[in-house]
Amino acid sequence: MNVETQTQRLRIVVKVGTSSLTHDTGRLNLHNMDLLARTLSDLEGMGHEIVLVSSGAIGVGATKLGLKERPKELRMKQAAAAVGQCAIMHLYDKLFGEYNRMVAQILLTGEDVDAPVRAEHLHNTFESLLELGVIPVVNENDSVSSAEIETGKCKVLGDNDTLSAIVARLVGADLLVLLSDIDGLYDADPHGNPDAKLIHHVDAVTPELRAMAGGAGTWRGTGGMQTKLNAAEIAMAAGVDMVITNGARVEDLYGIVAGEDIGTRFSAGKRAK
Ligand SMILES: Nc1ncnc2c1ncn2[C@@H]1O[C@H](COP(=O)(O)OP(=O)(O)O)[C@@H](O)[C@H]1O
Ligand SMILES: N[C@@H](CCC(=O)OP(=O)(O)O)C(=O)O
Repeated sequence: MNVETQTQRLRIVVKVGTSSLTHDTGRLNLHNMDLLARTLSDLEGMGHEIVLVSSGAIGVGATKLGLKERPKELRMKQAAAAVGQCAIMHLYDKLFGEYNRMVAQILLTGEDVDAPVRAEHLHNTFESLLELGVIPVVNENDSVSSAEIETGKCKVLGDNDTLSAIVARLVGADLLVLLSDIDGLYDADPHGNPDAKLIHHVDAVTPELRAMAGGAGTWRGTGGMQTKLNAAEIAMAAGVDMVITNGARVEDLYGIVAGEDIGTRFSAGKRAK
């Protein structure tokens, strides 16, 4: 039996944050995006099924519009997201196309995953796309759903760490990988604590672990480690392993998929899927 036939084929959700998709200037990090498209296309070629959850709409839109900073006003955020989402998908379509892969855009609101009928349609759409060999690219429908955040009318997503875990649960993924601007979860935020140590394995999200997790590291990030722990809880409860790793080393995805000790792995253990 050759290596190819021995390899377990996994359904993998990969989430990439704004800080991995852009430079500090706010402009798209073309090198990283190309590497991401190439690596995910290759993993798909190895027989894995891939769903990409991509942030970046607001940040990229704000830069494209020439705004001096990330907008604070809701309507400007929503306008920026509408511009940025379009730019990001255009580039993904182009980059994945170079590697002979097709992408599809799925934009979600809280209502879409909460309402059973909508969730079922969504599930069927994901299944069909994966069956067709298409790589779905998911983001929150920021131009619509930020309104929910203000009115509080329905369950809010608000950050893509949580969204990616909900998507992983919805598609019955085997693995969720969060590509961040840092190597994983440390016992304190390394930006203020140079002696902080990387935690390699987590079996349960405890209050002690929560106390170690701080907020976002840069103006481009949302949520920091707090939202990643929320995601871990959702993923683990659904029987999905989750890994946090550095988006600057996209090729580490090969090792993570092979079960190597990279980043921080949250093991779902025996919890049934
Ligand atoms: N305990 C911790 N371990 C690692 N990073 C932490 C911790 N607490 C807070 N952080 C911050 O979380 C940031 C990563 O999250 P975030 O800013 O949302 O970026 P991204 O969207 O790229 O994941 C890190 O840059 C770091 O400053
Ligand atoms: N949906 C938003 C991103 C929300 C978010 O969680 O951002 P990030 O911390 O960069 O993953 C956007 O596309 O700008």
